[in-house]
Amino acid sequence: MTDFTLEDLDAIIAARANSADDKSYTRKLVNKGVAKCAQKLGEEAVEAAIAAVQKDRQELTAEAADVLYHLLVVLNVSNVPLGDVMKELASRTGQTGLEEKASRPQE
Ligand SMILES: N=c1c2ncn([C@@H]3O[C@H](COP(=O)(O)OP(=O)(O)OP(=O)(O)O)[C@@H](O)[C@H]3O)c2ncn1[C@@H]1O[C@H](COP(=O)(O)O)[C@@H](O)[C@H]1O
Repeated sequence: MTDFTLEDLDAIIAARANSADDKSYTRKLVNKGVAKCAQKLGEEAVEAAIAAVQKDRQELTAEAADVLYHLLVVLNVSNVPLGDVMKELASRTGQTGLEEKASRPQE
C-alpha cells in the first residue's frame, strides 16, 4: 500500500492545469478543452476494460491508473470537485459502509 491518495493526485493536476509549464502533459491536455480530455478518458476506460477481460492484471493496473488520472483531469476542467464525487459515493454507502470502514484493520 502507499500513502499517495486521489486527493494528492487531484492537487497535482490542479496545480499543473493552472501552471504555464509547457512540459506539463496535464497543462497541454487541459488547453485542448473538455472534449479532448473526455475522449482520452473514454479511450483509457476501454483499454482498462479490455485488460480486465483478457485477465491481464499488470496491464489492468496500469490502465486503471490512466483512467483515474484522466477522470480527475475531466473533473478539473468541468469544475466538479473530487470532494463532491466522494460525497456522492458516501451518500450511497449508508450506515453499512461506515461500519465496514470502522471495522477495517488499520494499515
Ligand atoms: N498520472 C499521470 C498520468 N497518467 C497518464 N498520463 C499521461 O497520459 C498520456 C496518455 O498516453 P497516450 O499515449 O494515450 O497519450 P499521447 O498519445 O501522448 O497524447 P494524445 O495526443 O493522445 O493526447 C501519456 O502521455 C502519459 O504521460 C499522465 N500524466 C501525468 N500524470 C500525473 O500528473 C502529474 C503531472 O504531470 P505533468 O502534467 O506532465 O507535469 C504527474 O506527476 C503524474 O503524477
